[in-house]
Amino acid sequence: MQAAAAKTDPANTTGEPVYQLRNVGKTYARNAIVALEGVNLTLNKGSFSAVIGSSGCGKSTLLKIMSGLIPPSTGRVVLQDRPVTGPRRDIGMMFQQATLFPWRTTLENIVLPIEIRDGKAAAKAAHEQGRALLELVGLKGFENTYPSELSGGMAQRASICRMLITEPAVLLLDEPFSALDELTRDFMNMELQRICTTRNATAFLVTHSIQEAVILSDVVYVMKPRPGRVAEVVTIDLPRPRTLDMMTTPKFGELVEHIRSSLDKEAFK
Ligand SMILES: Nc1ncnc2c1ncn2[C@@H]1O[C@H](COP(=O)(O)OP(=O)(O)OP(=O)(O)O)[C@@H](O)[C@H]1O
Repeated sequence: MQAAAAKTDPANTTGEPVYQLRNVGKTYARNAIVALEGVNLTLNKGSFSAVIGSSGCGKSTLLKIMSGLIPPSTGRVVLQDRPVTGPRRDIGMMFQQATLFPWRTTLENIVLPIEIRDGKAAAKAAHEQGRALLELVGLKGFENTYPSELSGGMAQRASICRMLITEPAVLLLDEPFSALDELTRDFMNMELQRICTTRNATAFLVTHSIQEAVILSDVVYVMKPRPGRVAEVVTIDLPRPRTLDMMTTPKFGELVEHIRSSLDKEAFK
């Protein structure tokens, strides 16, 4: 079996380290819950990683710490050689819902992070870049469309553009396609892979789907609760580019089963 299980933090591709978490822990003072304990991980340039685990194992807490929204209680988070101490321009985030402003066109939504950061003139100057991104995600011709006229998948494509417009060093993805139907979700995952490959993006995905984690990732972090921790690191050595028909191969099945049984062990404890 190719799933390499390790308690330690592996190098997940040959790229150089971009993002490092060392011994990160989080205890919520209000209820003394140890949401995270001793998390170590390294994201290398151009790698795709996913974290999977049961409800309450600390995935959201981990993502909030990585994005600088909340501080860790212990440990260090370093992105591009600088400690993460708050929200940062070089961190891109994407959520389950597209959260586009209904009164702004698609293009105006995409350049919004630039407008907030650098003002209206800078946002206008970024229109060309926004158009190029829309083309990258297959939304050419939808620049002046309003969000209400976009399908769920199209709206998420637009939010990918909004995330990419500031050229972040790392993409933090919080179940970005879980609100979409299964067919669209599969398709969007392949699109996400294409976009990440084109831009050599470093991505970190939170998901509840083992299949999604395996088909997209170089490394899957399996988390377990009480206290929330990384219990296993599974290297996914399926060839790239990944295709949806790989999901029917024995190797894919083995990797999914391996992760499922690792999660089940905890569930039935
Ligand atoms: N703001 C908070 N204050 C106190 N406890 C919290 C807070 N946020 C999360 N927790 C607790 O920390 C633990 C981890 O929660 P977290 O939301 O990170 O888990 P999760 O893996 O993202 O769950 P889910 O998959 O259900 O979203 C849980 O026990 C939760 O009750």
